Amino acid sequence: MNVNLIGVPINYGCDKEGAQYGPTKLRENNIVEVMKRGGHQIYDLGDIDVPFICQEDKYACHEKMKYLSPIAEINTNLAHEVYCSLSGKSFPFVIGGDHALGLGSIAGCSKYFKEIAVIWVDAHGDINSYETSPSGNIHGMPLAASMGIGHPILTNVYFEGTKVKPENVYIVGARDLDQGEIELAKKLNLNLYTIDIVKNRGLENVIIEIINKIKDSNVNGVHLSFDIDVLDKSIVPGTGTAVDNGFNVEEGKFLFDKFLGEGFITSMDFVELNPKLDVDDRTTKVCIEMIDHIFKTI
Ligand SMILES: NC(=[NH2+])NCCC[C@H](N)C(=O)O
Ligand SMILES: [Mn+2]
Ligand SMILES: [Mn+2]
Repeated sequence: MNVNLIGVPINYGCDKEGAQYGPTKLRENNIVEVMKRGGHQIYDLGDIDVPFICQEDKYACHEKMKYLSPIAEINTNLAHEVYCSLSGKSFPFVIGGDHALGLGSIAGCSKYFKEIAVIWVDAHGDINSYETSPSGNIHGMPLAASMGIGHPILTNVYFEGTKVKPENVYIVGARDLDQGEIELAKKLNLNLYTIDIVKNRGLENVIIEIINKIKDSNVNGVHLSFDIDVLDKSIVPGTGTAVDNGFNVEEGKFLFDKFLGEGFITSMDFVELNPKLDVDDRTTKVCIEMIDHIFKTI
């Protein structure tokens, strides 16, 4: 398979020092060589440009959203790179950076495919809008914006309108949802598989249900967005919003086995590594181990 590796060294979405070093850290740890072990042709397209913005200017564009304008700009460029990758028959593998980049990835996929599904594997829902966000951090909003909910500057990134229909969104592993997110999930009747549901019903059963639902829907592209904080806090100290009661490494790998083994995933994000918060590179090592597994499975 041809794979385009795309780095997005962004921390404006989480407003925490360190997440912007994710792509460099992964490259220093030979991500390209690791990806090649799966027998793929890897094209490292380098990093999307992230302009420097002063801390004092973070609310320049909107009083309730930090770095709105640069985040929209970066995501527009990312979206086009994802779209061009798909057009050139390459699998886009996007590394972060914080999860605000999900907006651009999804927009790029959405332009290429007639109809898409999104599998969002995360301790969080990332379905806030500026009205519900407790933090003003845009990495808590990309999935809502992709469904057409939120500020027009976000919902209209790359092209005007909704990128993915709510019925085609699957959230897996959530265990830290804000009040507004819980209400939105109910209102939209989202396919929300919280960690409690996963643990009650079993990871395999939940994954099989999602696969069947996707196969029964009329989508022709499936984007898998993986936020490493879905893993337990004890395994990933190097991420900005770690939450306990998460998956272990084996469960993470199992999830990739099932979804990637199905052969329907057409693009991926791998986000929220923060090397500055890491302890003895433990989180980087877990990331590399997961990425090794992904490309041996895909
Ligand atoms: N991609 C993430 N790690 N998102 C964390 C979001 C945390 C919180 N729900 C917020 O909106 O600020
Ligand atoms: Mn996230
Ligand atoms: Mn998260």
